[in-house]
Parts: sequence; C-alpha cells; structure tokens
Amino acid sequence: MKLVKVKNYEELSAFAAEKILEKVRSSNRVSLGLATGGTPVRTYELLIDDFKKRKTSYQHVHTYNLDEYVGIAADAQTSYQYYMFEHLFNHIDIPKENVHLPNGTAENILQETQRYEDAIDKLKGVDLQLLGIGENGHIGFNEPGTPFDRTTHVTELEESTREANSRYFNSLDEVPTHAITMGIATILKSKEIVLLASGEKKAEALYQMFNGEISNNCPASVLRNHPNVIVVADEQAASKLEKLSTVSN
Ligand SMILES: O=P(O)(O)OC[C@H]1O[C@](O)(CO)[C@@H](O)[C@@H]1O
Repeated sequence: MKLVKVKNYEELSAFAAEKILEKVRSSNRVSLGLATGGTPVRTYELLIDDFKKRKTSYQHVHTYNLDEYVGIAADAQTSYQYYMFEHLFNHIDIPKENVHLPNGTAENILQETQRYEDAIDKLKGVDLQLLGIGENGHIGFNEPGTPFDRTTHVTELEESTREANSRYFNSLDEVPTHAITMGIATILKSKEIVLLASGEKKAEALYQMFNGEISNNCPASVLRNHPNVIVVADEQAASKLEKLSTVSN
C-alpha cells in the first residue's frame, strides 16, 4: 500500500482527479468504481472543470458505484444515484447506459445483489476503484465485522454510520437501516484502488488501516493484501501516521 500525503483537501482532490483522468485516457474501454459521501465531491468538480476546458470524453467509460441505500427510489434526492448524476454524470458526456449502481428498490433484492456482482465479475473487477473510508474503517458500506470474502450483499448500517450520513436527510429516522454494497471480495477484484481520506475524523481509521492487524474489525486493513493501492491522505487524516515507515511522498 502506498501512502501519498498531501497538504489539504484541495490537493487530495487534484491528485484523485488526475489519477482518474489518466485512467480515462489510457484505453478505449475503461471501468471506474466510484464512491459517494463528502470526500469525492471536489474530485468530481475537478473532473467537470476538466471536461469543460479540455473536453476529456467519457463515451468509453463504464462506472460501477460502491453502494446504494435499500428502499430509496433512484430518483429521490437522497439516493446515491441522484448524488452521482448531480455531482458528476449530468455534467460530462458519459452515456446513461454506461452508468451502473445497485437498485435499492429492486423487488428481489438478493437477485439484485447477484446481478450487480455478476456485472463486475464479468469485467474481472473494475480498472480503477475510488474509495472513501468511514470513521469506523468501513469501505463501501462494509461495516466492521464483515467477512472479507463477502461479495455484493445487503448490509445493516451501524448506528454511527447512519448518524454520520444523517446530514443528507431531514432526520436520523429517515436514514435507511440497510444498503446494498459491493463486498470486500468485490472491491479486492479491482485492478487498482485509490482511497481518499481527509480530515481529523479519519485519522484513527487510517492509523488502524496501516498499523492494526489485518482484521475485519477495520475493514480497510484488508487493502494491505491488495497489490495496487494508493492511499491519499491530507495532513489531518495522516496526523497519526507520522512515524510510519511505509510513508512515502
Ligand atoms: O466521505 P465521507 O462522507 O466521509 O464518507 C466516507 C464513507 O462513508 C460512506 O459515505 C458511507 O457511510 C461511504 O460511501 C464513504 O466512502
């Protein structure tokens, strides 16, 4: 796992956007795994800026999002699908049929998890997966305790995750209790992974990810088993990593 320490959120976002653009330009068919949450918002803005200025095309890009809430309609403002169109897809030239998210209102939710896993499996994993990290070390919605061999599945959200995400809802009661998420095994299939961590609230999770044992108590620690991971952390998120020998850049 390579750690890239940057000064602040702006530098972190610029690094991530550049990584994604490199991948988009690298081939005539590209698959990206994308994340929601607060952290990648600026990265997506920078991709939009690039699209306006340099016209980097996404016609050949296929996207697969990490997760979606169960029971939230795709067109509701709180869905992750809505987030992705608002923050990115409406502003670039990606064909709608190339955009993939789990369907949180599918009639047969188990069948839906299998359908989503099969789509990613067909690619043998996405080319580049963008990840955030939860304060409890979750990746996607794989909460602590999730076995590392889980593929796409329905997960029950921890109360702390619901509370952290309640800022997007009118009240905590409205935050769904369950979500469909790529499993850890799904994420590990990715050919390359870039994990973004910004702010002091992520410092402990990052410390555990690098220093704790590789265990599902900190789901992100499993990334140490993947051959091609870059962790991009700003000064606050990396504040507990100062003395680490793995630190580069
Ligand atoms: O970027 P944020 O908002 O801190 O969220 C971190 C992580 O938490 C989630 O939003 C889920 O709670 C993930 O999608 C994200 O990677």
